[in-house]
Amino acid sequence: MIQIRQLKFGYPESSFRLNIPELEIQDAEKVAVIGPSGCGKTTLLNLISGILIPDQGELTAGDVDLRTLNDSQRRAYRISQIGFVFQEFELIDYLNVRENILLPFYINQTLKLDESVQARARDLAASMQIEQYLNSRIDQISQGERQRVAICRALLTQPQILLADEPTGNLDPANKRLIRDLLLEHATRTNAILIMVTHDDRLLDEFDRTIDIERFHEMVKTA
Ligand SMILES: Nc1ncnc2c1ncn2[C@@H]1O[C@H](COP(=O)(O)OP(=O)(O)OP(=O)(O)O)[C@@H](O)[C@H]1O
Repeated sequence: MIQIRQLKFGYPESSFRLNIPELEIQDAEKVAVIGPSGCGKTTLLNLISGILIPDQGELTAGDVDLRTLNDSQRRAYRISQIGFVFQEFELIDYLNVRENILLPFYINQTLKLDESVQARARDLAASMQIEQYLNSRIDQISQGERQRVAICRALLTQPQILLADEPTGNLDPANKRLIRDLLLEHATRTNAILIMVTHDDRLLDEFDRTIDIERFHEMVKTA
């Protein structure tokens, strides 16, 4: 479960403030996050993933109290617990599909790339119907297929918390639903929490709950 209480966060040199009195997300819950541009959706995901640190308040994920972690513990938490799918895919063009999926294991020395990980990458690619592209370059596959590569990468470490920041933003309607459904299916199968940001009301129906972040957002007048 993710628990947030009395959380306050602001960026230096910005009047934006996020102020969340209470928010709980249950284990295996599937949540859509909505709200107008600039209200703090990405900021919330970055707080939950430990990329940003709250100024005040409580933030726990399972039995991890994010306030108490030092930098290397926070990094270990991110690697072991979090899968992050970005809107812009964040794939590396000069690597092939397989290498992009395996990227977390290339850049984190704490992760050991062995045959079981290779097999998991192949299984994920098969479940996302991109197995035939494992040796293809990123610029040889479509937008929807690229997003599926990014999802495989996020799932490779078997995260208990899957965060997806407008993962369907650049896709056509059929691919939007496909990507949403693939995320939901994988989160269900692995009992993971899924938190997906979306601007598209037509994608909300399959989630357990929708959270509108606008109610937590304020702009503070500065002198
Ligand atoms: N690194 C930063 N430094 C200062 N201000 C920032 C930074 N990142 C975001 N902001 C500001 O914080 C506010 C919230 O940004 P955030 O990206 O969380 O919004 P969002 O709801 O995800 O927006 P969008 O739907 O456009 O992606 C915005 O006003 C933004 O300009």
